[in-house]
Amino acid sequence: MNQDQLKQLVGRAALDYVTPGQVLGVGTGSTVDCFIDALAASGIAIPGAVSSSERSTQRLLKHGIKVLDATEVTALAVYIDGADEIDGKGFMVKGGGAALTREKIVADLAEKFVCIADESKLVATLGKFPLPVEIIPMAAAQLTRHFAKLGGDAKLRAGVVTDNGGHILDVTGLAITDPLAFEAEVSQWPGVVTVGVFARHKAQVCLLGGAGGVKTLTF
Ligand SMILES: O=C[C@H](O)[C@H](O)[C@H](O)COP(=O)(O)O
Repeated sequence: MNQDQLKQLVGRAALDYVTPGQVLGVGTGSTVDCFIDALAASGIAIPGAVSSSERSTQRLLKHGIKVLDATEVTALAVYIDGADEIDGKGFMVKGGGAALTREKIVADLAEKFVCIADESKLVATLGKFPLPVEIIPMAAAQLTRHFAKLGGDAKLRAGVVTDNGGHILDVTGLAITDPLAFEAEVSQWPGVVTVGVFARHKAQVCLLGGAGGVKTLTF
């Protein structure tokens, strides 16, 4: 199976976590696109979804699935999203599609984060994938210096403006051995809107697609 087929496989597998009649949190990315398509084809009736990006909102609406504003719900039972990297504890790097800020907001509303990914995303230590950080543009140079002190090389993602009007730094050269401490530290730097390490909002479940089918990892 190629990577696209694996994404479709885990997208379909995630339907097991959708409860009819319950509002669902929906992430962003090519794997989530497969999930949204599978959800629409399944006929499972949900009252609506809270979306983490304009991209997912458009896809949900195209399928006739109602999109609710995050301010309209007090809690979500489940949030389904992809990842750029996930480790053996359910800690993730996210934001390759620049949607990390809204993703963390929706994940914060949810009791359970279900990550859907192909097996290429499973890593021993986070940091090989360039770490996305949404920032306020005027802080770019200073934040680049802060990352350099940690051994990171931060580059502004050219031509990208997020759904929130922010910019993205992609940071290479990091080995994130303590994701909780790293997230707490970087989140405090002035000008950081959201760091793409999801440690406080880690996955509780990962549906990992590989040659042998879908493996369910629980953390
Ligand atoms: O901003 C994008 C998100 O964090 C995605 O969940 C992540 O980049 C994974 O996307 P994909 O399923 O396309 O690999």
